[in-house]
Parts: sequence; structure tokens; C-alpha cells
Amino acid sequence: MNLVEYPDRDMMMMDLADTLASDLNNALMSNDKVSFAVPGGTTPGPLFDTLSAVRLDWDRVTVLLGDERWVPETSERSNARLVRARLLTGHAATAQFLPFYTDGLEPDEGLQAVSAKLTPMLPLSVLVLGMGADMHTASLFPGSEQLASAVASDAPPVMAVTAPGQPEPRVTLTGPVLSGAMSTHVVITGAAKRAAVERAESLDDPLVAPISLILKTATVHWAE
Ligand SMILES: O=C(O)[C@H](O)[C@@H](O)[C@H](O)[C@H](O)COP(=O)(O)O
Repeated sequence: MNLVEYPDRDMMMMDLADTLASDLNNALMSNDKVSFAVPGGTTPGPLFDTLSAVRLDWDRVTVLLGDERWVPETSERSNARLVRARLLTGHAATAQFLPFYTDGLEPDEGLQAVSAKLTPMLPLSVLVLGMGADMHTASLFPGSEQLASAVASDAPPVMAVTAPGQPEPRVTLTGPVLSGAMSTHVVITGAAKRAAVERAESLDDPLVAPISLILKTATVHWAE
């Protein structure tokens, strides 16, 4: 596993923003349009703040989420709300965005339209993932009823899932999409997640440690 350790979170976010800008620019040199999948949750906000201030051809970048809680964007739980507020602003305001949630539809109904738009964007040009201390990533959770089918090689690109202890249904990019990304980064903080990512590397079993799907190809960025 390629793990980069930083002296503090601010330095990690600044350095990772630089790295992502370079990955996006490299992809933009050889593609008219590029896809950029980002995590939700509480970690990436400062990364988005820094990235949104970077000058690049954002109008040729489609931003999407690795996963979404099936809630309206008015909800504090919405990952799309986080991305619109913290990433799709400043220079990055001109980026395209592919939200997953559709008001009034159940996850399975809403995903048909998303899947049709997502497929031509694959493989993902740049992927950033978070991780939970339970070794979940995106919404691929240990113990989820749909986990085995979501990490299978024949999984559809995006799936509706439920997860133990999660208050709402979720939708998630699936194993083949995550492991097929051209450039993959994981951003985690704290001792518990450091121990968890090292455990995931040794387990090397996506059914127990979903993050292990991508650890052979990803760069893991960690600060205390
Ligand atoms: O919708 C989500 O919650 C995320 O996409 C999820 O996969 C997240 O990256 C991890 O749960 C870590 O979340 P924190 O950054 O809040 O610890």
C-alpha cells in the first residue's frame, strides 16, 4: 500500500489538492472531458475549499460522488449539498455536476437515469475516497445486504444499498467502477483509520474490508 503520512491535516489537504489538480490536468491533456469522483462525509470539506480555488478547465470536468445518502439536498446529510457548497464554487463553479438523488423517486428508480449518464464517463479519470473506521468506503459497508453483489466483477456501475446502522438508504459506485479508476486517492485522518487501513491491507478481502478493493492501486493520504 502506498501510504503518505503528513505532519498535519492542513498540509495534507493542501498537498492532496495540488496532486488532484495535477491528475485532473493530466487527464484534461488527453481527454476532452474528464470525470472526478469525490467522497462525502466530514473529512473532505477543507480539501474541497482548497481545490475550488485552483485554476483549471473545470468546465470540462464532471464532478460526481462516490456515494450519496438518499436525502434531498436541503438535508444536512446530503453529500451533494456538501459538494455544491464547498467544491462547486470559486474557479470550480463552472464544473459539471452529476447528482444521484432525485426528489420523489426511490433509489432504484432514480439510479436508472444516473447509470445512463455515468457509463460514458467510465473509467473514472480521478477518484478520491474516504473510509470509515469499519473499513467501508463509498457506501460499501461490511455487513451490508448488497455488499457481495456491489463488489462483484459484474456489478452495475451504481447500486442502491442499505447499511447496518446507517439512518437512510444509500446509493454507491460499485467495486468495478472504483477499482477501474485511472487515478485513485484515499484521504483519512486519525489513529483509528490508520489502524483500519493497515488492517484492511492485511485482510485483503472486500467482503470484510471493502476499502481493500483499491489499496493495491490507490495512494492513501493520512494525517493524525
Ligand atoms: O457518504 C459518506 O459518508 C461517504 O462517502 C463515506 O464513504 C465517507 O467517506 C466515510 O464514511 C468517512 O466519512 P468521514 O469523512 O465523515 O469520517
